[in-house]
Amino acid sequence: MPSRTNAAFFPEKIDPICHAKIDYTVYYGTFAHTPILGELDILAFTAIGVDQDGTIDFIVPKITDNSISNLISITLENSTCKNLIKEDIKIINISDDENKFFFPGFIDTHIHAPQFPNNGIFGNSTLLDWLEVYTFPLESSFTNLDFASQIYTKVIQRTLGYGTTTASYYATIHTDASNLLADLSLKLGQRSFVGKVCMNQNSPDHYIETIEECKNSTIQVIDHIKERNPSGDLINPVLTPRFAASCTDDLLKWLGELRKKGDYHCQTHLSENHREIEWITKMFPQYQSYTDIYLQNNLLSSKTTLAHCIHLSDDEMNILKYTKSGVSHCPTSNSSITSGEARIRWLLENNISVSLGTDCSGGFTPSILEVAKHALLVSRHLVMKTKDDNEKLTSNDVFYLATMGGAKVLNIEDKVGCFKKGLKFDAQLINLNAKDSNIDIFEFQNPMWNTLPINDSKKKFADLLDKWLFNGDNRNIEKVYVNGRNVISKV
Ligand SMILES: Nc1nc2[nH]cnc2c(=O)[nH]1
Ligand SMILES: [Zn+2]
Repeated sequence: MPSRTNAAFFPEKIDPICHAKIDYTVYYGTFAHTPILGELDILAFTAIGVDQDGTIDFIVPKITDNSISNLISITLENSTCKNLIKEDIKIINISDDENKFFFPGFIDTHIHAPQFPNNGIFGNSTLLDWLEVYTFPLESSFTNLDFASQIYTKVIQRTLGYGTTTASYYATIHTDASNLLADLSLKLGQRSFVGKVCMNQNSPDHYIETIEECKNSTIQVIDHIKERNPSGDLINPVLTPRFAASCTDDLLKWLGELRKKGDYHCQTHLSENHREIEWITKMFPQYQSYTDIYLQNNLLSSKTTLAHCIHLSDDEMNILKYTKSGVSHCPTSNSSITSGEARIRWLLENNISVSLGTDCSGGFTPSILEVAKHALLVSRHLVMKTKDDNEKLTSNDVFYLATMGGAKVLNIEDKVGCFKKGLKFDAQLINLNAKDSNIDIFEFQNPMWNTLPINDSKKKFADLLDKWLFNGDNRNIEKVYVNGRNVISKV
């Protein structure tokens, strides 16, 4: 198939779904979120007003009169929009169904978009042979833009359908295909960080760049993304040295200088696999540790995401702490390609920001809900070894990692992660009783919002959230919103 240039995909300026104005919308019903690690906050009988830019304009809880006229007068009283009139207000009331609620959109802080066709295909491999056998051959085919368009469209639609409203993507080394991933994300309305992968050593001959090629393609992709979305309200570039092994010292140094100059986001892999660590520390003997390679090259900051971080020493953990670098915990991948069990409680107790990553296709699932479940289970495997119960992650911990934790790691907690005035409305409408739902809820388990004391209902509802975590899936997602815009609608 002939490969086309990116311009051929969007000959005229694309009209991204995110840019048209939306209705001023008031959502009324139950909202659940975890703004603080380990703490579930349930907002019942609550109205959230979302303005025409998708920003949460007000939150009013405890409204028992849910008539349209009452919700409209509450909106007019609480809205900060000057010229709002009642005719412009759209009301979405989900309170009639006690199994429906809004939850913040999931944030996947580490996903390889081009590896998507390989989800589930990893055999008995471990990291270094997995890269050679499965990964590099697939990624190298992204010179073909028709192929790239097909895969990238699917990745975005699929992850949005699983409630991922923000994704931090690794693309490939190819400029055009990386630009295309950014364009498609903008077009389909997913908030994203798009990283053109940098690799100028230890890579196959047909899938490698020279340092000059890498510098040029990195700048071209940054420029493209900035040109497409100058405000950065939906897509942003992210510097992406694949991992230390793929980059020469010169390239890492150049990337670090660029990062500082442009205050860019950065993402890479760190301390994933014992053989990888041994190989890299031998390759870079002038550094104290794997983490020190990134530190000395100015790649670590509060806008840096480090995937895996499984086998860190105390000194390395302290480097993350003092540089405020964030961690993407990828338990599905770490189990599948047998990399190990990251010590998440230890990182959290040292004030390191932690989030979740699917790491497709090291991980086999595009669902952050499933990764959250795996994070909880892997923490219990750790306890079976260490006998330290404190390592256990609770469901509220993993809900936090899946939402607010992701926002913190990506440095966008002023935009998304929970329901708060001034943040963007990035949310999922969950229906625990959706058609074909895998969750069985019996009458006595309903929260009975209208009959029980509120705290009893909240307790029952918290149990239902656990059922969602362990038995739910994308069939329970009815709608997904990014920047207040409805990007997925199943009903
Ligand atoms: N999990 C994972 N680890 C890596 N280390 C270097 N490249 C990769 C990759 O594609 N996936
Ligand atoms: Zn990865």
